[in-house]
Amino acid sequence: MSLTLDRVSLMTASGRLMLLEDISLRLTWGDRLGVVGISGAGKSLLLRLLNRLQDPTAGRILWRDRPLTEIPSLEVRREIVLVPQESTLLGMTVHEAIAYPLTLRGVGTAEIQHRLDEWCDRLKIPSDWLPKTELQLSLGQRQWVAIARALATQPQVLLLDEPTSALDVGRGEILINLLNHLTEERSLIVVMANHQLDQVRQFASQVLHLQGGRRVAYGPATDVDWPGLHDNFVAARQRADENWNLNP
Ligand SMILES: Nc1ncnc2c1ncn2[C@@H]1O[C@H](COP(=O)(O)OP(=O)(O)OP(=O)(O)O)[C@@H](O)[C@H]1O
Repeated sequence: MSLTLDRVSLMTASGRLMLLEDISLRLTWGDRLGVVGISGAGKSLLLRLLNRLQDPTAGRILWRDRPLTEIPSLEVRREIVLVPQESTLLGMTVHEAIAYPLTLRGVGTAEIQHRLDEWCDRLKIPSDWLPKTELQLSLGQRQWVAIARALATQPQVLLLDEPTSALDVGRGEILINLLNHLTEERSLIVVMANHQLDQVRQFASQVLHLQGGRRVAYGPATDVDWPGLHDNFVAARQRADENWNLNP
């Protein structure tokens, strides 16, 4: 069982700009891929391709040895679940938001309650959040509920786009520990885009470093030169800021 990117590229609709270029990688059960790169590197676009919100303009993505483009999008999204950077509860309460995707999947009432209890417990979601709507939650709390909603669907691949960006350090640690535990406990692949290198270091079994849509490095996390990567980020951010100042 694997998720494979085979020389995947993505161009803008005009065909003028290459957004992702020639990305290859292979993930199997238990893998935890950290996708790193400065802002604009292509991390979110990569997650969108994996969730079939967009299709590559060149190359192939294979899920369980089938081209993703040949699997109906709804089927893909039942197995490969994306938690976007800014999640919404679509006007529902926390309770409804977690239960709704399960109802759509035909999960029975007792099982829905069981999963709600399980994920609220594992993610330490207090019961007084359950009747609240997103207007009564902070950005970080909303992000947290979106993660619970995704996990309750029992995905086979979980795609997280900057899941800890609005969370305090404690919640970030709970999430990383939980993900590490889950990938060992059940058949799960996790792909997480994250700016925060210290968190990626605690989480990832593999690391993909993107810069300007290109793969700078990809391999086991144990091979990563973390201080070197940090310095690379600082330099890349400085170059991006200088460009920004020259071309405001
Ligand atoms: N539909 C589009 N048309 C043209 N350019 C796009 C499109 N979508 C994204 N881009 C550009 O592609 C680049 C990569 O965007 P992406 O959102 O994947 O970056 P990112 O690494 O996730 O950044 P961040 O960390 O800020 O979320 C950016 O320069 C963005 O402006």
